[in-house]
Amino acid sequence: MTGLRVRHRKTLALDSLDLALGTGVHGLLGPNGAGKTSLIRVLATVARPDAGRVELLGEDTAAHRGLAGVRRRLGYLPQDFGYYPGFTVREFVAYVAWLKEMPAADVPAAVERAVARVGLADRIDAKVRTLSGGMVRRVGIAQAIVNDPAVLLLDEPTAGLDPEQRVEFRGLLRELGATATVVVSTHLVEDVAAACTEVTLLDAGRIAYRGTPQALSLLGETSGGPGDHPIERGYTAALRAHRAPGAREAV
Ligand SMILES: Nc1ncnc2c1ncn2[C@@H]1O[C@H](COP(=O)(O)OP(=O)(O)OP(=O)(O)O)[C@@H](O)[C@H]1O
Repeated sequence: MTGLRVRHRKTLALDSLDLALGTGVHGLLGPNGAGKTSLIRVLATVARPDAGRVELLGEDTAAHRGLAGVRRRLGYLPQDFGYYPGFTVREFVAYVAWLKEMPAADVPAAVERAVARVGLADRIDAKVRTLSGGMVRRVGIAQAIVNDPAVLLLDEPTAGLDPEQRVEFRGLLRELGATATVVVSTHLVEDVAAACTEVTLLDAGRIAYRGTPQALSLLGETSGGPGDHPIERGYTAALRAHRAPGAREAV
């Protein structure tokens, strides 16, 4: 994407963003209001930018031709994902597969595989309303991956997951990132350190830092910013450097 700008009334949520994302797991970090959700919504083609150009899977998202094909190859877990509480897990994930126009014959096996990958095989015929918050989040991840997406967008996927599930989920992310472009927004630095190949740190709609989790940890070690984890120290150090008077965008 180039020159991407998103405005919500008077707030500039994304300010002339240039970013290229390839295969791998991209961690999107940043303080509340930095623009992470705004960016993910544009990539998911549910929001249109006010300016700039976004190319997804070789298609310009401003051109309607080709957009349906792009959406079939996307997976998206919104921050607040809407679901039908009366559906079973199987019915809900199958419904999303149908929305993505997957071939009907492929749906049953794809649903079972996606549900198993998020560790809910034993609850596949339970109604979504009977599940815990963390389990519902996992249903959200299952619906996002049911079509084996080429671009997977996950807005705070680990919120509400217990530690064991988070560890499992990071393994799944690494697996998915081997062949797909995965974008994960999170406030949990452990997820970034363990699962991401690259980190993009946003601050007030601009890129404050881009690099590997290892490089961000190293920055934390050398700059001595506050934090309990090397990458947390890197996060605060990068934000401070970006906010320092006269600092230029370090991309
Ligand atoms: N619908 C809206 N109406 C008005 N302002 C909005 C709207 N959505 C987002 N904003 C503003 O745009 C900016 C970016 O918000 P966004 O939700 O993208 O940030 P975020 O990095 O995802 O934050 P968080 O970590 O809290 O989820 C914020 O200043 C927010 O207040």
